[in-house]
Amino acid sequence: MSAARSGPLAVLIGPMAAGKSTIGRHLAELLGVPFHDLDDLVVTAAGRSIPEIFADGGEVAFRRLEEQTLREALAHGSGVLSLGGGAPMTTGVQPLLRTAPVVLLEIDRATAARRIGSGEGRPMLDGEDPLERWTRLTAQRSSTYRALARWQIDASTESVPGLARRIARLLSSDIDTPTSGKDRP
Ligand SMILES: Nc1ncnc2c1ncn2[C@@H]1O[C@H](COP(=O)(O)OP(=O)(O)OP(=O)(O)O)[C@@H](O)[C@H]1O
Ligand SMILES: O=C(O)C1=C[C@@H](O)[C@@H](O)[C@H](O)C1
Ligand SMILES: [Mg+2]
Repeated sequence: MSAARSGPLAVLIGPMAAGKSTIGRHLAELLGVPFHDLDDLVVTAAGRSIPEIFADGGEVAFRRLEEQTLREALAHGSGVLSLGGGAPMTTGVQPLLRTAPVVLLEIDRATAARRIGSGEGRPMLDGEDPLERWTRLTAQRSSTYRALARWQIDASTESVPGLARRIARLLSSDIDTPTSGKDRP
């Protein structure tokens, strides 16, 4: 693989429960590179769980910490980095992602329904109808996700190993031919 690009080889984004963490870990294993999950990095930095961070300082405190942690991970990290669902929506984050190898994982509502359950552990889904909240948030975020993504993948039906292999192929074609891939908006 080329050593020309610094920072992560792949940055996975997408709605909650799309498989960013699971597929990201698998992809990193496949490529033999480190894996980092932004939510885990934030929890380690804060010394508190995500629900605790939200309970103490609200979404504003979480987003501030998330942006700061992401800046460090993009500047000093390597391998595969999976983001939380809301990270790309922070204004200060978007310019950082424009030059990164961003892979968007998308799922449909039926797949989300099977995966999110009661929404426990996901403060953005707190309330009476977590699936309705997931649907609304995903609709609000989709155009930003797509504008930032170099590749867009339907992650609803294929297996985790199959998706990891597909992403690995996309990355290697991009590394071999750096000018290929989706044009940026
Ligand atoms: N392709 C897949 N096939 C079957 N199950 C999957 C697939 N991808 C993910 N899952 C399952 O869906 C659930 C959510 O996956 P995961 O936690 O990786 O999503 P995420 O995008 O990281 O979510 P979050 O935004 O909450 O961090 C997990 O239980 C995972 O095992
Ligand atoms: O979609 C979101 O806004 C979030 C997704 C999770 O991964 C966590 O980053 C947090 O619960 C917020
Ligand atoms: Mg995750």
